[in-house]
Amino acid sequence: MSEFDYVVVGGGTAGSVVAARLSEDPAVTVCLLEAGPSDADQPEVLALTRWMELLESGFDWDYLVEPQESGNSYLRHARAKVLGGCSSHNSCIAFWAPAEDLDDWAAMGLPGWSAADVFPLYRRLETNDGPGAHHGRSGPVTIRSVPPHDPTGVALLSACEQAGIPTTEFNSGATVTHGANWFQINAREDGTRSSASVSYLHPIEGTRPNLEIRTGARAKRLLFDGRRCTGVEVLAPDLIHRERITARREVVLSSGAIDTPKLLMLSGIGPAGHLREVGVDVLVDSPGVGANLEDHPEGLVMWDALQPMVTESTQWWEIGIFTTTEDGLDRPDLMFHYGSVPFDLNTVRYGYPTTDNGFCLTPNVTRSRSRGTVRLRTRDFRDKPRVDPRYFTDEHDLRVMTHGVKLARTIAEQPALDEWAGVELAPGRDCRTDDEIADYIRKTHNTVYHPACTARMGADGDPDAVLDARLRVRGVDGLRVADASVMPFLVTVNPCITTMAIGEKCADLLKEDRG
Ligand SMILES: Cc1cc2nc3c(=O)[nH]c(=O)nc-3n(C[C@H](O)[C@H](O)[C@H](O)COP(=O)(O)OP(=O)(O)OC[C@H]3O[C@@H](n4cnc5c(N)ncnc54)[C@H](O)[C@@H]3O)c2cc1C
Repeated sequence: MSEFDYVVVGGGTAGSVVAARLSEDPAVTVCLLEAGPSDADQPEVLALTRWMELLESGFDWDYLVEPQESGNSYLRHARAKVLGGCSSHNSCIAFWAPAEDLDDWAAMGLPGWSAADVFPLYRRLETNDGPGAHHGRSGPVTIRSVPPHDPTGVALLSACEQAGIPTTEFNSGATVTHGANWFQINAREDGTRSSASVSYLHPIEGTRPNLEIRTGARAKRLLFDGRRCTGVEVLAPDLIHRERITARREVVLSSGAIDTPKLLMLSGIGPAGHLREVGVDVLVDSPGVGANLEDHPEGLVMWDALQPMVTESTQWWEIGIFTTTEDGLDRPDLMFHYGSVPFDLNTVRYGYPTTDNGFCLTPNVTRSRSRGTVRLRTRDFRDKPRVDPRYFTDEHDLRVMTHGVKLARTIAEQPALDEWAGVELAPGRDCRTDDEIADYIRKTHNTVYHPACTARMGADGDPDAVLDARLRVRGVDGLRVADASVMPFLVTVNPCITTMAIGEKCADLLKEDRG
């Protein structure tokens, strides 16, 4: 069959949720198209401890960024090409977004997206072992608190206390502006990631005649009859022929913050000038498509360890630290991840020493002000898009990150880490002044891999609003977007659980509009 009520393009974090929830109604037919393979028989995908092996692997679309005027031109954006999308690749750090972020979304003219609207979606999707009546106890996604087994991590939290950063509960419902703790992760007790596919698709696969999951199905473009989206053109498994998959009701685009704007632009929806430049006929002039690319840039401070580091871990990045770099903020503007492993992906090329036995603190700018773009390289769907995050083009981001490098050193200098922190390998103690630190950051920074906002929702009259508050693509009928690209601005914390909540919301909206 190639005709369905709904066609979901991208079986990733949000797309898996949309397809699973829509197909709960046996009267509705759904086709989920995923370019990558199934994750079901892939141990390196399912075992959360192995997530770093997937970087630049065959499961990664692996987008090298465009040359950066102020940032790292060698940075590669990992984007998973496998069922479950980036939730099948990521480190499964699980956060509810701060209420302040969501309330700001709603205040931007987006009814239905306040904390009061979205928190119930978090509750619905999770089975959380954390304390509190606000948590869900029966949802598909297992979220659990990392056990405090890593002695370096225990020492780090003591060092944070000594540096004035208290141990504070995460996901308590209250925003942590200044505090540290073991993360919560979406993973099962046996170490299997509780990705969108594991949580939503595996339990129902083969049990719903009304749901067809097609892996290895790469969408080339969307199909339109006038301004009505009628389906998707897909590359056949022989990589030569085309197939048309028809949607009687709606198409939902869930290909992620890089491939969703790419597919919109290939289909004629995007900034008219750019589309003409690459020879795509313009269906809708929508300047916000591929604009407003937002991310969490990440720096690195790495130490040689004085004792052997752990050899077992849930996912090697088990602790988070939040703080503010100026007074009066209601959300943290600086976050750190603690890694019990070396992470020299971006430092070796500049000659910084590395180690097999070390640990890291990676400061990231949680409310980055630099904005980038995703643009078509050519009108051929095979060509990787131009991803230009324009990192550190706003001075704010460099100031916050510089503060982060210094604070990481302050934490490592506390007595609690005396028995762990050896030589600082990167940037190294002779990198001292703000200018030297800034130069190091610009050259070697990474990303927390959180690109978003490239097809963002916005109020009527907002020229960059690709979508309305019901996730409908403005200017056409029968087409919605559900993935990280819809965010009006990137949430302050790790966004995967929020992206799943966007999938839940989209399914609700489609059900409501079906009547
Ligand atoms: C290495 C890494 C670590 C991360 N760690 C964390 C973390 O610990 N915690 C956290 O909260 N967030 C983390 N993130 C971010 C988070 O995982 C993502 O923000 C989120 O999963 C994005 O979901 P999405 O639905 O927008 O896109 P995706 O999950 O990427 O889904 C898009 C899907 O569409 C498919 N697709 C793309 N193009 C096509 C096409 N043409 N045809 C058909 N299918 C297509 C892709 O293959 C993919 O499966 C991490 C991300 C990465 C890459």
